[in-house]
Amino acid sequence: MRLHRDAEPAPVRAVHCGLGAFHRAHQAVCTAADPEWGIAAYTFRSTELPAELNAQGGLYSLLVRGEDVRTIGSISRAHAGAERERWLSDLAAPEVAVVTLTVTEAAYRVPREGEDSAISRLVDGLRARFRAAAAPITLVPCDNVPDNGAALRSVLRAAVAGQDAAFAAWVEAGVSIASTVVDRITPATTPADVRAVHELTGVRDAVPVVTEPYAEWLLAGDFPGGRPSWERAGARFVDSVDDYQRRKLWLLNGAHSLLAYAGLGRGRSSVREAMDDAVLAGLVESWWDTAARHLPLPAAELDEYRSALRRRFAAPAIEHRLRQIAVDGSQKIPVRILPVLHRERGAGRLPEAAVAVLAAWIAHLRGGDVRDPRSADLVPAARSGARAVLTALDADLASDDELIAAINAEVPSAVGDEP
Ligand SMILES: NC(=O)c1ccc[n+]([C@@H]2O[C@H](COP(=O)([O-])OP(=O)(O)OC[C@H]3O[C@@H](n4cnc5c(N)ncnc54)[C@H](O)[C@@H]3O)[C@@H](O)[C@H]2O)c1
Ligand SMILES: O=P(O)(O)OC[C@@H](O)[C@@H](O)[C@H](O)[C@H](O)CO
Repeated sequence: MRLHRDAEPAPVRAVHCGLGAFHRAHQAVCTAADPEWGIAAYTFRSTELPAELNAQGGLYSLLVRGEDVRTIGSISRAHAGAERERWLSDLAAPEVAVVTLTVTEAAYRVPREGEDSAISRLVDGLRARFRAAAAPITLVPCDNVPDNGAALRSVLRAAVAGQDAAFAAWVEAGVSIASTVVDRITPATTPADVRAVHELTGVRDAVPVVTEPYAEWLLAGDFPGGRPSWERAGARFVDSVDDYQRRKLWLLNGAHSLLAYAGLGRGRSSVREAMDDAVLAGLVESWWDTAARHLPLPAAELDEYRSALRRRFAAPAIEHRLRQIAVDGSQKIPVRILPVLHRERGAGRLPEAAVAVLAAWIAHLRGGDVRDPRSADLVPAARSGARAVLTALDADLASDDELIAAINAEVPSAVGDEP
């Protein structure tokens, strides 16, 4: 049996940029709680995923480990990034009021002249909207970027600077940008996941998604053109996401990056496997003690968050590959690890877990198979040592002799056979 729709999909009133596993486990699930809103979802690179999804009427199976398999129907149609005219007309459509994005941390930068990137496409789409109805719209970045709303505003502002002044003024005043904290561990789908969904449901879904029961979505911002009732599915609207963003990026994502680099160096391949390694689990606890000192949240709330993370990281049914998390370290380490390290050095401390993750990352950069937009400068820098790597990221830390010596002293022990 294949998935197919019996009724018309919801009218498209939201657009998504960066259709991947996470969007389908998170924002698309919340949108499904409001049947008035359908999504036109665009991938950037893959042409297969939209074709597979459209062959299923946009439907897909969401396997929530330990709970059940649901069919999610909020994606009314899916498109490859190459469908430029469609993208422009969707962005220009006055009934479209929301654009969500999951385009990875690396995408939040100003495009070079003539470059085709997530931001250049967004600018093209907004220009089409400006020329059409100029109806209000809200952009909702859902990437693991600190203050993702301000980050998107800043790259957008720089990308339209020097263009038609009326358009730039409309982007500033007529385009709202929300800030969000997003959380739901969603690894890339594997062939085993496809088989598991088939065995559980009898349905042949070529593109299911597997995720955990936990989900969090905090949003701050204005929606002048309206929005789906995401709160029906548990989203929370708050005045500011700042403290929660730091809590999530430092405790969850920081620990993930630690486990990824130190874990690969110790021959582990998934988060669960790495958490079974007492040395790595000890480093994670040490990292959490360190980062928690700089989070202005009640101790009981942080303890509860840490307990939940221990459970989530150790969940046997979620196979989160360390290699997937290790991608793009140059975009992740500066937001997950370095802000805490700065504060610790300011207090005169040298936190062992931060030193360990930086040493392990340097070993990883030396080890080959590095996927990172800055690999051309970081791989040679890693061969020179910690100072060269930190110089590329953070001049203050690069001039900290005690820190540099500590990291360099750790690097050899972090090198191992990565699986
Ligand atoms: N997977 C998770 O557990 C999770 C949880 C919270 C937040 N996120 C955020 O969502 C992002 C995507 O995660 P995913 O699991 O869906 O990944 P994915 O690989 O399944 O999908 C990523 C999507 O973004 C596009 N993309 C990748 N690099 C891009 C670039 N440089 N510019 C524009 N588009 C690009 C891809 O074409 C694809 O459509 C993450 O980078 C992270 O910021 C993921
Ligand atoms: O998705 P990335 O590449 O930004 O980071 C990898 C993981 O740390 C991340 O996906 C977490 O699982 C997620 O942020 C949990 O909500």
